[in-house]
Amino acid sequence: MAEVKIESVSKLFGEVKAVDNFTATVRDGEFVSILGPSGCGKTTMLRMIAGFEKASLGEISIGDQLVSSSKVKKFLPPEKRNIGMVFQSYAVWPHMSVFDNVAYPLKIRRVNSQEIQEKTMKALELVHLDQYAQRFPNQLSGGQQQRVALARALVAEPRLLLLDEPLSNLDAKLRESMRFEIKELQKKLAITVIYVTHDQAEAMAMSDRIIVMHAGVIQQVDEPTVIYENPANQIVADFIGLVNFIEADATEGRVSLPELGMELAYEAPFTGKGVVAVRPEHIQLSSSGAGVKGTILHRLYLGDATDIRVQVKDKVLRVIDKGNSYQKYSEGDAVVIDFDKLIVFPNEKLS
Ligand SMILES: Nc1ncnc2c1ncn2[C@@H]1O[C@H](COP(=O)(O)OP(=O)(O)OP(=O)(O)O)[C@@H](O)[C@H]1O
Repeated sequence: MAEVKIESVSKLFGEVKAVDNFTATVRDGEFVSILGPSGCGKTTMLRMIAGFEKASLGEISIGDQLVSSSKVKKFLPPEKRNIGMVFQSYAVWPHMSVFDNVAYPLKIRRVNSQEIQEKTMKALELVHLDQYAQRFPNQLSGGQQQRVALARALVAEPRLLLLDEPLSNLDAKLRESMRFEIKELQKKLAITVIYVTHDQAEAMAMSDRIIVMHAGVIQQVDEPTVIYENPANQIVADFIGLVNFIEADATEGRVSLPELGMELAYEAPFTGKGVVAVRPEHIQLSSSGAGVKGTILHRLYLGDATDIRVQVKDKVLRVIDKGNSYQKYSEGDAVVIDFDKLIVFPNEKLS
């Protein structure tokens, strides 16, 4: 178990700044996800923690040990960092039995054979594969193969577990059940985990905290509920969950939305032009009453909710309604809209 301290870390690949001034601390025993779109630098950051990539600038410490520093020119190779890793591809060796796959990290450390036997079986029990020890990977399902990779990452009792999209090759159902398994395992072992994903549902479900990245730069570090309810900026609001963006003009105590012909009492943290973000589940529809009027364009039945597009002047808003909207409204019906909750951001450039 260990705390991971990352201070002002940057990584340049020629002209490309893959990671730009990344600073974060992952606490001992914490499960932290690095979340962001493809190419935002998540894997590069993880590979620098593991030691497969050297940081151009900055420092990384694991526990009390400085493992990488551009200042004092220190760089500890991966095998000296005592880290377990699981990647996207299962990376289990097809010519080795499940037992030998999991035992491998102990064998290269020249651990004695009795200890290898005990520790390997213990790791296989942890991932519920002890009865499969003598099978070969091609006799296992995708989920079981990924559990072999997990057991192999844990067998040497690492102080830190790094996971890079470990579930992305699995089908949706298996992915969900593996989320629980990984989380349970992490709690049981009280191990520090850094988990890289572009899947927000995965990050939300498993993490104590999420680091949201965009174009190499950290946008927000917070608990999942805070990231969803109070995104730090437009980029985070857009990436996490669904959102309607509406042009806004903030004055003291009021926000006007010219695109909708709407004005709201709202104390924005700035005055001037900005953008209002409203989640689809925070828009209420009613068939009558005072307020801004719209027309139902489309509605899709989702079983537990209805996904609706409402035309308001020239703008189309997305609404997710958990009530009986599908029966209540038809396409072309007039509705009145209201917002339960909104966030106002100052104008910023979205890249
Ligand atoms: N070895 C390399 N040489 C040059 N550029 C690289 C190298 N590795 C990564 N990059 C670039 O650095 C940026 C970040 O890549 P990285 O793989 O870290 O992103 P990511 O967020 O993990 O994306 P994905 O989810 O697609 O894996 C990208 O622009 C990528 O093209």
